[in-house]
Amino acid sequence: MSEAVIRTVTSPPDLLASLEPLLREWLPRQRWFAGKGRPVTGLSLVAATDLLPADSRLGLHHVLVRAHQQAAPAGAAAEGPGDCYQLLIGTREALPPRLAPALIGHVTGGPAAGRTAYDALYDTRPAEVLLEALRSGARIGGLRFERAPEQDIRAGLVPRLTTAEQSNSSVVYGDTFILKVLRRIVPGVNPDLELPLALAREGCPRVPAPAGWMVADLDGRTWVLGVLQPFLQGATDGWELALRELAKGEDFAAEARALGRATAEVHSALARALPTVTLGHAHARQLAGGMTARLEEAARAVPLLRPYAPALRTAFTALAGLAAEGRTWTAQRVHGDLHLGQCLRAPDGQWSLIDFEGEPARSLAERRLPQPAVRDVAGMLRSFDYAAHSAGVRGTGWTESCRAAYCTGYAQAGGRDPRTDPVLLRAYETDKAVYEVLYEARHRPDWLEVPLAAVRRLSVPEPA
Ligand SMILES: Nc1ncnc2c1ncn2[C@@H]1O[C@H](COP(=O)(O)OP(=O)(O)O)[C@@H](O)[C@H]1O
Ligand SMILES: O=P(O)(O)O[C@H]1O[C@H](CO)[C@@H](O[C@H]2O[C@H](CO)[C@@H](O)[C@H](O)[C@H]2O)[C@H](O)[C@H]1O
Repeated sequence: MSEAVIRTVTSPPDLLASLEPLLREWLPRQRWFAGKGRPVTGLSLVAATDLLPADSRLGLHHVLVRAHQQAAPAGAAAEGPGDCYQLLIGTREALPPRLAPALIGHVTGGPAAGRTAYDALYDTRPAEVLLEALRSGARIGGLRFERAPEQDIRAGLVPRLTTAEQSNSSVVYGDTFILKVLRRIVPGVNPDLELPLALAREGCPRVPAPAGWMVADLDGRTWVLGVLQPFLQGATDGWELALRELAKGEDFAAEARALGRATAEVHSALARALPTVTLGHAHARQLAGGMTARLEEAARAVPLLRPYAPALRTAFTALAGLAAEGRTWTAQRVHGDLHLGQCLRAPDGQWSLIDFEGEPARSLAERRLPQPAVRDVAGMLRSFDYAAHSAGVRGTGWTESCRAAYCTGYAQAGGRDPRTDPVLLRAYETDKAVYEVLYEARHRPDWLEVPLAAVRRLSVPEPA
């Protein structure tokens, strides 16, 4: 597509006003809507850019919109007055049946009256517009599309929206690239782009190197909107693979060991690429204090957690206690939300890690803090427990064998064996299980029992 087709036109405000009632109803129903459970009281426009000329048969509007909601419960993500979402809205005379799942609604007023509004990421032409903009390094209004200089992005790759249950939306282009379009966006350096770029500079092959990215420059701040990466064709994610092996009664220890090695390699590369710090007494006390505060917030929100809170708290006081005795820890940049679903195994058996966004509910500043690498290890250990629970094989030794193999692999590839620091590991596993209780209560109440079972186990003090 030529520059003449990508034009910088600000969407007319009356078009957006006419879309508002439709979006208010549609937005909270989306899987990626972060503010579930709190009614949307209004939307305000942050930015809007037309990606196709206003007179074309297909209207294509890039819209950043802020959702105002009833007061957030304690502990919910809050960055500014309301979460900001990225939307790609198409309008057509009528929707073909293949686009039925993308329907936003029928526009009754404004310049698009009589047309149908829909989520344009489901559609071929709009997805092609995004890839072309990335290929050509386009600037469209406040939107900036960048291509990594060494990356060759072929024209004409056929797009398809992925169907995975995601926090964002991803489009695969010809099985060659995958574009993650971030939905809830925040201003500032986003680890989902920052860390893969740093790892690529470091030559770490365990993470797909960004081929391009899109950002918005607004009010003197940069908002990362999307990242294009090579698509790992034929890859299976660790969660799917673990469940498959569990169903066949197969052992997963060899894969767990390989995953441990991959995690250690990524950690070493991150420690080389970005600053590390030593956590002394004050820092460690702060860390334990943060974990305790999250526990208290979660216990306020999920009554089922309350009876276990005092026992769980001891994991954090033990950590603070070690710090008081003069123990120090190295902190570095980490993945931040590592679990089996974030690990992809290519057909040649190599594991890659993806999705460096961190826990979506935490602020960007918090997600970018250096932390003990054990945090990611704890995430993976929790994930083995989730897999065993889902397959109904808890207590059979499967989880324990994966745990041991993963820690061994981690140590074999140069990481410090997590088992040599049981107090820190327990604190992080507890913190993660608490996070999961809150996550499941909000997003998947049917899964709540999985982290609650871990909470019960973690409430029983380990033999000294
Ligand atoms: N480079 C890739 N190659 C192949 N599949 C990928 C790649 N990156 C992501 N995916 C697939 O897309 C899904 C969602 O990606 P992810 O980055 O985890 O998005 P989200 O933050 O929205 O959860 C993954 O679970 C995986 O199946
Ligand atoms: O994949 P996301 O980055 O959106 O992470 C969130 O959702 C995950 C679930 O999809 C959630 O992970 C939890 O469930 C997994 C099984 O579905 C399990 O493997 C993980 O260990 C468990 O934490 C993750 O916590 C959440 O942030």
